Amino acid sequence: MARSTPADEVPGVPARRAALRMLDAVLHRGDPLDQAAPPVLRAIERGDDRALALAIAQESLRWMADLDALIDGATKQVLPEDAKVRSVLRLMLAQALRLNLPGHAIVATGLPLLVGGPRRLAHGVFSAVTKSGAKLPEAPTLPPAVAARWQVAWPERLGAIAQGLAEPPPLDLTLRDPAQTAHWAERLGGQSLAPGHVRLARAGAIEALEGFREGAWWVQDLAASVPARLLGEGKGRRALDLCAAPGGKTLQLAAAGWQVTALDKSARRTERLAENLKRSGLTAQVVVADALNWQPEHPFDAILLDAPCSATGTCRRHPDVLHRHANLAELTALQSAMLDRAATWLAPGGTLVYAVCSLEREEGELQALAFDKLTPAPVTEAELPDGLTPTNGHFRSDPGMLSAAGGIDGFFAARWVKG
Ligand SMILES: C[S@@+](CC[C@H](N)C(=O)[O-])C[C@H]1O[C@@H](n2cnc3c(N)ncnc32)[C@H](O)[C@@H]1O
Repeated sequence: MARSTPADEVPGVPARRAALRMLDAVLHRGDPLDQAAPPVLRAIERGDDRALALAIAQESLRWMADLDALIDGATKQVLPEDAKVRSVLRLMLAQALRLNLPGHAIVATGLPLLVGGPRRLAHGVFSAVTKSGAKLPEAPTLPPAVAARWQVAWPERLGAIAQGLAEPPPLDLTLRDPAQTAHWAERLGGQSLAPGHVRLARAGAIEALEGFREGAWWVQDLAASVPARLLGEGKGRRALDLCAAPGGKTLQLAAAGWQVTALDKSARRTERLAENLKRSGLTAQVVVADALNWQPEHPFDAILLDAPCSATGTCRRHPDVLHRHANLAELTALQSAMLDRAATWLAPGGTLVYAVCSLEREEGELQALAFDKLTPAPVTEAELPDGLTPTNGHFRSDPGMLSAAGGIDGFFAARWVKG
């Protein structure tokens, strides 16, 4: 339902108000931006205004520590962390310093968000920062809690990871038919970094791209396409995609000839999985169930466990993950319980791949180290996209890798076989 806006409202204010609501939902309610955005954006009529609102929220979250430093440098008294004026200033400065929008438009659309509030203060701080010629650093400063964790986990990669976060990522597509890679790379004007992969520099409306309607491809970061690649061709054998929705990996497995059972606990997310299957013309048996109490009717030749995790590896496209507080102890307990159950569902000779889109070693490397129910089957360089190499027999990527080609999400995958 469209939210009514005052008839005399300055054009552009609804997009900024939406950005403010999204920021509030992420920072003060702990919601994922993916969840907060759709209801807020539905109220905005024009597609370009919706895209602008999202970009403002994302850039504010990506550069928040640096925007806050500029705000604090221009105020006599430190504004409370949860003050509305601080959030409005974050949005205004993100528009000036990241989206290069003109100052007068930013002021005209930003100050109405503070009706009855400290508008003069906001105007003064915004003018002081922009007139001083202040710039953002080359790479975003990570929020202190994240920086402290990754300094321990990735002491040598931290600078590259932060640099990899500086820009929103390009758009990666996975093709239904990898034999058509050169064809689709040319048709869409993209670059391919692996068979069945095409990277586009700028997205625009995804639905308008050639091949979307007939399901010739689906959106999937290059890193996220690796775990299913590690299972190879299915040749009609049975695969279980455990934690499958919204289904990027289900589509890959079905396209690679696996007879797929796709299980997920979320009915809402499995609806999207079913839509994605329909669009691509691929098939899978879709099961809505909790992996912790479901029992299969038969063993599987392959299981892909794409476990729920902190999702910190997706921070380039989802900078909100940097500001939410994942309960790592709870998540790692869930992941290892799922791994243990999955191991019992494999047929002899079957393969298990465990994957997480996380930069937390507890969810990746340490989880694999602790798992001893199956025999490790090391990942080889030939199985990975060009420019990536296995680490201790596992696949590990981070946002600082493949930087010349546009980067890659942080991901971890390990593989075992049942002897
Ligand atoms: C990382 S996402 C999966 C992404 C998906 N594999 C893809 O490629 O599109 C993790 C999924 O785990 C599901 N999940 C979380 N807890 C679960 C449980 N106990 N049983 C089954 N699915 C669960 C969530 O609903 C979510 O869809």
